[in-house]
Amino acid sequence: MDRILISGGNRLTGKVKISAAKNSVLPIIAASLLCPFECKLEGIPFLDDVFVICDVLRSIGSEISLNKKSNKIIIKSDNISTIEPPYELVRKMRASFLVIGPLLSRFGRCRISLPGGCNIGTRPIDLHLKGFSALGAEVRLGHGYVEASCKKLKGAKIYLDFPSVGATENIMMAATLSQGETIIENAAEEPEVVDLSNFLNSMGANIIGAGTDTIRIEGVKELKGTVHQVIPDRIEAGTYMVAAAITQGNVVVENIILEHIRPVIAKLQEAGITVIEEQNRVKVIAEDFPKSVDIKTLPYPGFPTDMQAQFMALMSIAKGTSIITETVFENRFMHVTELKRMGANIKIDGRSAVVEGVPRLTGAQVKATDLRAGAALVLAGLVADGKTEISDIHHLDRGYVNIVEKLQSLGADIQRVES
Ligand SMILES: CC(=O)N[C@H]1[C@@H](OP(=O)(O)OP(=O)(O)OC[C@H]2O[C@@H](n3ccc(=O)[nH]c3=O)[C@H](O)[C@@H]2O)O[C@H](CO)[C@@H](O)[C@@H]1O
Ligand SMILES: C=C(OP(=O)(O)O)C(=O)O
Repeated sequence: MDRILISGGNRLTGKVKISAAKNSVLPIIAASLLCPFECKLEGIPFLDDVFVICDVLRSIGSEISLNKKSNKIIIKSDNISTIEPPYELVRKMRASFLVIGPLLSRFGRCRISLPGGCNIGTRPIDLHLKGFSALGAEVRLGHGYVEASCKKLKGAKIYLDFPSVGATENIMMAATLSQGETIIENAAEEPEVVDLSNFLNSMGANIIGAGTDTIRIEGVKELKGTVHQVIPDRIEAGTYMVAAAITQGNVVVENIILEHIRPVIAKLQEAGITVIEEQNRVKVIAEDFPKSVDIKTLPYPGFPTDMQAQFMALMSIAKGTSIITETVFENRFMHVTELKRMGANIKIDGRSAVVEGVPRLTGAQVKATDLRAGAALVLAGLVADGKTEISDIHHLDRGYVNIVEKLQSLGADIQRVES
């Protein structure tokens, strides 16, 4: 298992270019199953999760070519041989469950293993299934599988009890080839939902309202192939912004959509960090320790849960006490124990963590328990005294393109060692 070694203390300076969004590219690759024609995706981040979703599609008959030099993927699904992706692949990644909407919509059937929970929460899929049932599908659960089938999906009004990103995306994809109009109320408003809607519309779907809490989908008979450029990853961007802040650095974060990172910019500014906005980049300059700020994670446009762990690393060296409240996932504080091993002073009180800033963190052997927990430990390691060794870094490979090389280019003393 590979590890990351960091010698903390270097001030980060320079420029870093953000890759395309993992959480956009995964549903978009799944959505390409909605038509038998070629879909070309540009600016693809070649991450482990992307390889997994490609393997899921290949396992049911899609042809996929990846061009790592030009960051492009071409997908053609004209020869789907089964509507049952294998358990061994699906269980590797929760986002695999996003193929059910497109397969149900195009072929009238899909059988897929239940995704199960993960380190950050139980993550049920009841809202996805309620949506499919409302569209007229018969949904059966048994032996660890979900099987959904229908003659033809019919448009319906669907109210989501919580604005789930995955449920909004799965239902939106299922509704594109249905009969009549579907309205999703209390829909997720995340930028990745908008990117998916843009992709589907460029295939010939008729979707309006993505990015608001009400999405209307008028079903169409068929979809065509398309070319699409995936949006930049706002969470990767936020992570490098915190890297600049935590090391009292001066970093230009390039290839971003400012609108998508407003909550992160606002909280950094509140913490006393200078953030200079330019057209598609931000300059983050920190000359002192941050001030403590309180954080509450919320669905977009609130503060993203996927940035909570990284902000906790920043707050662990802040001046004062910060209260970080996680409202989206019920178990997303696994990084606390590891940050405490590095000298952070954090207490968990229900859904909140009380973080009392300390003047310095100390390098230690720690373990990445999930993707963003891993990112938080890298950030803590960048500022800690001495050496930090992070194990279980396969989590980081799910979501950060070349994180070690990008941080090295900013002056960090970081390396990946194979063992
Ligand atoms: C691949 C991807 O895009 N992942 C993102 C997506 O995950 P994902 O789509 O899984 O997250 P959801 O928005 O669905 O989950 C949010 C909350 O809703 C609950 N819920 C969800 C569905 C359901 O049927 N029932 C239910 O109760 C979940 O348990 C969780 O507590 O959005 C999350 C919230 O912004 C992010 O942290 C993830 O990075
Ligand atoms: C939780 C995340 O991803 P996933 O939903 O794929 O587990 C994440 O990107 O932080």
